[in-house]
Amino acid sequence: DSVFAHVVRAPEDPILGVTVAYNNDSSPVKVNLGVGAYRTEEGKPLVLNVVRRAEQMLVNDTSRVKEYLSITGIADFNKLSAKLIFGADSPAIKENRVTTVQCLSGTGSLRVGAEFLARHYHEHTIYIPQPTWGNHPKIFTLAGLSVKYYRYYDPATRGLDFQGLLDDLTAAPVGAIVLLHACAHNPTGVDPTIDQWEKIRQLMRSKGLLPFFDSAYQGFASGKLDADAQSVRMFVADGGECLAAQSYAKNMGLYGERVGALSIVCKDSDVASKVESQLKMVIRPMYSNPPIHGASIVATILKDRQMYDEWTVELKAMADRIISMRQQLYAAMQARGTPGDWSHIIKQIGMFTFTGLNAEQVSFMTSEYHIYMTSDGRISMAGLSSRTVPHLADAMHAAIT
Ligand SMILES: Cc1[nH+]cc(COP(=O)(O)O)c(CN[C@@H](CCC(=O)O)C(=O)O)c1O
Repeated sequence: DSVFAHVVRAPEDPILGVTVAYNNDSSPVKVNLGVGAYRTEEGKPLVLNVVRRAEQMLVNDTSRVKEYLSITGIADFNKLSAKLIFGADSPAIKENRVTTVQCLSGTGSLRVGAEFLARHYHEHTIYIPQPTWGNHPKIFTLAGLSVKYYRYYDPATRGLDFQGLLDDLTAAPVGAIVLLHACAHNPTGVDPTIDQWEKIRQLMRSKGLLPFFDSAYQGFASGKLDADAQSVRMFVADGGECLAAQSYAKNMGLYGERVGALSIVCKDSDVASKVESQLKMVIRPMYSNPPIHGASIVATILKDRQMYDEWTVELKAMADRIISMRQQLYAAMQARGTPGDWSHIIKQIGMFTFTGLNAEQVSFMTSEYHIYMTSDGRISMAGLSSRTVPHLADAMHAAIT
């Protein structure tokens, strides 16, 4: 019999598996609030107009070829990605202290960064928030880092456990790596205030903790690209070193193109160039070099002022629709008089509402109302429309009462 006969069936992914279950449900009232992917008011995926325009330009440019990219990807894309997150006037960019490599979306950027740290950074402990995106612990563990958690969410206030966060980072070993969601924390939708970020920065710098930013939602939290990068820019402004993983999956709607970038901000340009040479040694045996199409779209948009402006308008429209879903869901809960305080629905930011519903209530909503969401009670607001809000509110009301 097969040499793989011993292989046991793995469980579905807690997030991507929700879509599998949704697709298998034939109910006409089913709603998919699982995967953090934008949907229009009509419940359809969205390809931004500016993306279509960029693709048309690429197709029409017959001089373009399909040659291998370099290991680090499209140089234009890397420079423009660094500018997007660190700011056009970033001192680190001006002093040539940043190395940026094109990676396979946010996940790939995190993995390449983690593999690099496991090989070249002395401290292998990484502190990640409790809770965090479900894939984080697996990415870092498989890269050879040892994962610990820092307190982040306070179920009682449905807000930030700021003191717990400070206490846990204070107790961390000197030099430990700390994963920070740049904005729009997944799954809680709770972000530190600017003042709290400053206190986190001071504490981390005083202990030599190494910041590793995960920026998967720049522009989705506030609808403004610069505002959503403020946490990252505070750390870079102090002259210290950090890593930043970027994804264009959500803010440019390039989910399946797998477009992202890893940047490492170093003390000086000589170190940055040596770091880049070692990043190439991580990437080459992993996937050799990145895909050309998605990054070409991003570079086309970011380098053209008018297309960049058009992108910001479409991005704001997506962020605004999500905010309007928050307001409609909150109003629907109020209208039903559902017991409890539901104001976190409008206070939380980014794509997700961390409802506070438990796994049992979630499974009730799935079986009785065909609502598909992750078992931790997170719902992707982008999966809602004015048409489906009442159905979700009915399901939540029934689950609570
Ligand atoms: C915080 C965070 N970081 C990185 C990523 C990676 O995204 P990508 O650029 O596609 O590799 C995601 C996507 N997480 C949403 C999408 C589905 C997934 O889990 O993946 C989600 O949590 O639904 C994040 O939420």
